[in-house]
Amino acid sequence: MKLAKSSRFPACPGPVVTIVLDGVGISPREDGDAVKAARTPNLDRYMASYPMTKLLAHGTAVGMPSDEDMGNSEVGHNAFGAGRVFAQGAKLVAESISSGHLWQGHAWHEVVATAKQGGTLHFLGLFSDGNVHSHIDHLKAMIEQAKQEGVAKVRLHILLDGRDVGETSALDYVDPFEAYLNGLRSPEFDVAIASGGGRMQITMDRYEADWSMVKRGWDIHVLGLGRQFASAHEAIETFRSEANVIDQDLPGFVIAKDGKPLGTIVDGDAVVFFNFRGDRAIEISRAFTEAQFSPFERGPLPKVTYAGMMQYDGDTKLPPRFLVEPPTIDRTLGEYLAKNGITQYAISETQKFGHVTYFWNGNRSGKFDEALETYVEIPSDVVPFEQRPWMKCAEITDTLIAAVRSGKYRYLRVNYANGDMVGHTGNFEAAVTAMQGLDLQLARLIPVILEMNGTAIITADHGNADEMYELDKKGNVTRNAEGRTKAKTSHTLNPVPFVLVSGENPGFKLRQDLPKAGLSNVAATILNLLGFDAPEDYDPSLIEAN
Ligand SMILES: O=C(O)[C@H](O)COP(=O)(O)O
Ligand SMILES: [Mn+2]
Ligand SMILES: [Mn+2]
Repeated sequence: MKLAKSSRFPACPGPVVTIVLDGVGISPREDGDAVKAARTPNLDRYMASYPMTKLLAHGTAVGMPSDEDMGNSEVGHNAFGAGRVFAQGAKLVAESISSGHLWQGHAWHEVVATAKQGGTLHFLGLFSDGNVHSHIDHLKAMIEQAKQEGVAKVRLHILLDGRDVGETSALDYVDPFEAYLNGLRSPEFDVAIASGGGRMQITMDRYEADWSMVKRGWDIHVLGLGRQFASAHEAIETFRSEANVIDQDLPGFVIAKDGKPLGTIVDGDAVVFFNFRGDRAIEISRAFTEAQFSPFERGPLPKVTYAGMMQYDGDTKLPPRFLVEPPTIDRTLGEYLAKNGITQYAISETQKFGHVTYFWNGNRSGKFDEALETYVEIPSDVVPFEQRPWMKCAEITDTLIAAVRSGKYRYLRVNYANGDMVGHTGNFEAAVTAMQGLDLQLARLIPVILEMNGTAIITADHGNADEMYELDKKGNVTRNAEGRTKAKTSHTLNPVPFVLVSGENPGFKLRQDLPKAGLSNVAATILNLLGFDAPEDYDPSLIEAN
């Protein structure tokens, strides 16, 4: 994995720093764009006075099945880190189902065999067609296959979305799904929703930001401990009438009949966690599979056959049993740099820490070289982010500035969570504040990078804060009965900025002949800035020598 010194690009004399503004895209429209509405004089100045282009950050450009699919942090950071586009989980699972490959694997056989020995087959995961963590069609295909293979009892534990899809769309999924289950049910096939709750309340925590979410999920799904309802529909309507929260924040619920939960998880059962994306799947998978486990009190661990849709962590091999092979993201930028003696530094706050480490390195939680790599996590607040839209951007910047000044690192990367995490709340004013807080940090950080003779790349992994209003099919802003705009909480399909901030006469310019450039073109660019030629099969660099 030796990198060749470039004959065209001299190594940047100072550090090269990639700044990922998570969820900050470039929208073609004005209304609902918190990025444009925010007063960001610094970002505006960098965009206007340094070489800038736009990068594709969604759809096939990042390995998603189609160009209707928005980008997300996983595919975006995978593309940054790998310098190439790999078919991603969403696509691999869909292909594995349509080819029938999934049903031929060991994992599926073991799951079905367990259920046919008298256990219940449980499916747990994010219940929408967002295609970021999961897709409801994958769930349906598995239920139908289980029925066909003679499984007698299936229970569903549904995590309501409202984050990758419309903020109050839960019933648009639940109601037709109940009708679908009615069509499948027979004397030989007993299938029902057993539990659920909003994805930001239960089960889907990430990067150990808040284990109490996973504990709440465990109690609901496994132990059947929680407020009881006759149906998911009733639970959703009741919670909505009691509190003004969007789907992702709905509390957990247990479906029960005569006071008895319909589907607790017990010895001899099989459990499939049907999300393909790993960040929010790791903690619950650990809870189901680790014999020694300290994050919360599980009670006696039920002996179940547990399978993930994919293997979520290539380093820890979690979970050991999985239905679809994850993409083999190899020879990443981080690995090349480590093998060529280049020092690296990665920093973010908890909510995005794994994005610049685990996702960046091709879904591996470890380092390539302990001695050459420093990873820093600034603990995130555990509050609704519309209440603290500045999040930890100032603290991250304090620490990063010290790292840049130390001169110890040749290559640094940072993710600022604000545009994305606040964008997901659907709160327009908070997203504007988030962007303004971020802008202040750029004004602190960039001058230090330039002072150290370094180069900064300002970019993003996908859009989010750039579209805060839900649009109808014709592209018009949707309004509720009182005439208020409806919030859009999900990512966007918009491109993202790529700004190259360096000192005078850097010796290179942006190429003009890459109209379809995307996030995967950034890695080769970074290697060139560090004075190396990129590996042959990396997507082309965005710069050329003067
Ligand atoms: O997990 C989430 O918060 C959303 O589904 C996607 O957001 P991210 O891809 O930016 O993490
Ligand atoms: Mn992101
Ligand atoms: Mn996001």
